[in-house]
Amino acid sequence: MTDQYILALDQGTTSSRAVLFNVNGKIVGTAQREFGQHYPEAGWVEHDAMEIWAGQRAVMTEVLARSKVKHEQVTAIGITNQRETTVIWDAISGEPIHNAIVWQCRRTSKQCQQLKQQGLEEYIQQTTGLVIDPYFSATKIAWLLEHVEGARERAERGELRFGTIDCWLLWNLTEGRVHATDHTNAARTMLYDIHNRCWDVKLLEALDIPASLLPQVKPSQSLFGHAQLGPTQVPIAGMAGDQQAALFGQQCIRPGMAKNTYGTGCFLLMHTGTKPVASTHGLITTLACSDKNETPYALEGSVFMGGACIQWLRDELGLIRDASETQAMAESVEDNGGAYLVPAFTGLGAPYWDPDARGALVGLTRGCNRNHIARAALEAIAYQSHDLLDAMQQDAQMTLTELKVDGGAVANDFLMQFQADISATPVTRPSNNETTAAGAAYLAGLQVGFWPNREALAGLNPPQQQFLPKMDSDQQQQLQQGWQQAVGQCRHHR
Ligand SMILES: Nc1ncnc2c1ncn2[C@@H]1O[C@H](COP(=O)(O)OP(=O)(O)O)[C@@H](O)[C@H]1O
Ligand SMILES: O=P(O)(O)OC[C@H](O)CO
Repeated sequence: MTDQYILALDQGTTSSRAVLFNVNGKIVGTAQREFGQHYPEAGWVEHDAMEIWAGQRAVMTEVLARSKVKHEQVTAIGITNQRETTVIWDAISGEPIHNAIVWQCRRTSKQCQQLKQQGLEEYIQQTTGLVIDPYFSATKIAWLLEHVEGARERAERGELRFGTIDCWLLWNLTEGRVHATDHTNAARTMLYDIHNRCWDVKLLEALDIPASLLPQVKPSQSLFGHAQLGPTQVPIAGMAGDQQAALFGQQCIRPGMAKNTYGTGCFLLMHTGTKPVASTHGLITTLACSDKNETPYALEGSVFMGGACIQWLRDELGLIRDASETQAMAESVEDNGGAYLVPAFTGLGAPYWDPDARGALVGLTRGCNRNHIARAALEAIAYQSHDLLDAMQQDAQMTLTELKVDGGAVANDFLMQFQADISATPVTRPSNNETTAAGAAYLAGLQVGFWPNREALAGLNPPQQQFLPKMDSDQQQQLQQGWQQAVGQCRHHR
């Protein structure tokens, strides 16, 4: 196995990447390409699905060439993807009927309102584990069928196919045009019954979506098809949405294990075992990576403005030139000086769900300077993550013994230490931050026997550093109170 590799295709919101892993779980090559973001109207976000496919194919070729790895040295491919983003295409020509509607797109708020008026809120939560929101694929599909000329008739004649990005890539990678997705991606459509593991007929009827559009749903770790790499047929043996792939890549495979990804936003997921946990604190219930024996559940919460707070300091306030400067700035002051930033720029998500809240910087005194503001921005990322962690621990009725972390902003030691302090939980940063790609690689590698079993994965990505809580509980409570007060000041503004 020493000269064999697993190729992970990581198709994210802003770029397509290809990452090669060896049997020791080490990365031997990466290639990355950004693609266009389209904003046809305020609050609308689209991607060109053809550009995504072309970019993904290009990075796949590039990583092999750069690493001098031959096609036949690729044992298997794993795919991981931005979730919920919706593509509909023609089953014969493979042409998308419209740009992909991206998970961030808010165009279907009205359709969501209608679903609520139809009294479907509770049913949707119980069946799909989700809250009604434009974030998920269902209303995006309905929008495309309603607004693209001829789409409804073509869908009813069985001529169209729907897929999230994993499914779209799989279709294009396989000669036989395999139309399939995995449990984790299906769970994000708001059409999938996560308990009985089937598409939900009542929801398809409520949204007028023909079942012929939908892909077959398989375990995340399974044989999906074969990709033609040069003369070689390579098995595509794992697929999962990126946040669940990161959960798996972080080896959170037992109940109570959790990871938080600190990117533009933050995504916190906790494995809750084979019994679903319904949230009473505004979190969602979703499926974690599955295999033929087990389909585990996870609780999930997301923070809209994570690393984006730091981009705001850079791009809107002009306070910094580079995100990495914030660490020294935050460390240069003794405390936050009473300042709290609540980055409710687009409202507040879980556990508050207040779309009308607006951002605020509160508690300023004459002594506050740019360092206090940078510190308040970093602390805000941790407070928001803590709110989710707190909700999760209450929902799951368990106390976390460790939070595993990944994503671009975990480079910031101040943020990591503050997270450990404010959440009174050890925070573990792995040596390899590419946990999403690793998750997809692990799924594919396990399926084809590249790694014999999950135990063999245990030492592949050891911790690089652990941040232990050091703050005393009085200070922790005082700071949390300050944050809660600041949040209260931001609610319900129009
Ligand atoms: N040293 C740092 N300190 C704080 N934030 C950082 C640092 N480095 C990167 N970031 C933030 O992390 C985000 C990028 O992380 P990444 O995982 O690449 O995000 P995404 O996958 O969402 O594009 C940016 O929002 C950036 O502001
Ligand atoms: O592509 P990312 O890393 O921004 O992740 C996006 C999420 O999957 C959306 O649910």
